[in-house]
Amino acid sequence: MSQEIVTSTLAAAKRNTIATRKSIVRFEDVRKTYQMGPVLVEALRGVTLDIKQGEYISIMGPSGCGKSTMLNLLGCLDRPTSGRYLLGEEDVSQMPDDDLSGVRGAKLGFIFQSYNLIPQLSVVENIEVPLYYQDRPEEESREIAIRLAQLVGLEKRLWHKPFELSGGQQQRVAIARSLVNDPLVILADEPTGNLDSNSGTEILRVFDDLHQQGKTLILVTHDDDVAHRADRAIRLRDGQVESDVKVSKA
Ligand SMILES: Nc1ncnc2c1ncn2[C@@H]1O[C@H](COP(=O)(O)OP(=O)(O)OP(=O)(O)O)[C@@H](O)[C@H]1O
Repeated sequence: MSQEIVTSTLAAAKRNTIATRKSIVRFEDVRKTYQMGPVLVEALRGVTLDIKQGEYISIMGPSGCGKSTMLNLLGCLDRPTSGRYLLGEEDVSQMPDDDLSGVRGAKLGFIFQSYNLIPQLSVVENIEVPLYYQDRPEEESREIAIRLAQLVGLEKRLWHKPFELSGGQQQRVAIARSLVNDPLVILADEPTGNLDSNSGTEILRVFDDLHQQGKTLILVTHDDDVAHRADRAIRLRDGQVESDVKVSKA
C-alpha cells in the first residue's frame, strides 16, 4: 500500500473511532441570560455541542463572546437559563447547588491561569486537597498524589512549597491536582496565560501527553498557537458557535 493510502486510511479510522466514541459533554440549545437591573444580557444564545470521550477541544473568540460563561456552565459552576447539559449520562442542567458541587468534585478537573495553589502546602499536599473530601486512607491519598507529581515531572520537587517553584512547575502541580479524581473532563482557563513561552510550551506538552492517554480536555484560550494544539477548535461570537472545526496538523 502506498504511503498516501496508509495515511488516509489511518485518518479515516481515527475519524470513525471519534464518531463512535461516547459523548461526554452534550449541550442542547443552551442559553444563558444575565439580569443587570432592567437589562437582560444574553451571554449564550443557543449553543449545541457534542464532545466525545478523548477529544481535545479549544474554545476561542473575542472578548465578551461568552467563553467564561460557557466554561462556568461546563464546569457546573452555574446553570443554563434554558436548554440541556448532559455530562456523561447525567442531566446537570437544573441540579441544585449541593448536587452540582458533588458533580464538580467527582467528574471535573479545573486548571486556572493563576494556578490557585495553597501557599502553605507542599506539592504533594496541594495535589491531595481534592481527596480531603473523600474517605480514603491517608497512605492511599499520598500514594496517588506522589504518582501524579511524578507524572507531571515533579518527582524532584515533592516537598517544595509553591513559592519555591517556577510558574511552569506551579501549573504542573495544578494539572496534577486536577487529575486526582480521574475526572471525565479537564477544563482549563488560559492555562499558559501567566507563563513565558518556554514554560507555556512545556505545559502544552503535558496536555499533549494527557490527550495521548485518552483524557478529555477543554481549554479556553486567546492564543492561536495554544488553540492549534487541540484537535478541534470551537470559536464563539456573540454567544453563539461561529465555527467548530477539526484542527489540521501540518
Ligand atoms: N455575571 C454577569 N452579569 C451580567 N452580565 C454578565 C455577567 N457575566 C458575563 N456577563 C456578560 O455576558 C457576556 C459574555 O461574557 P463572558 O465573560 O462570558 O465573555 P468572555 O468571552 O469570557 O470575555 P473575556 O474574553 O473578556 O473574558 C458579556 O457581555 C458580559 O458583559
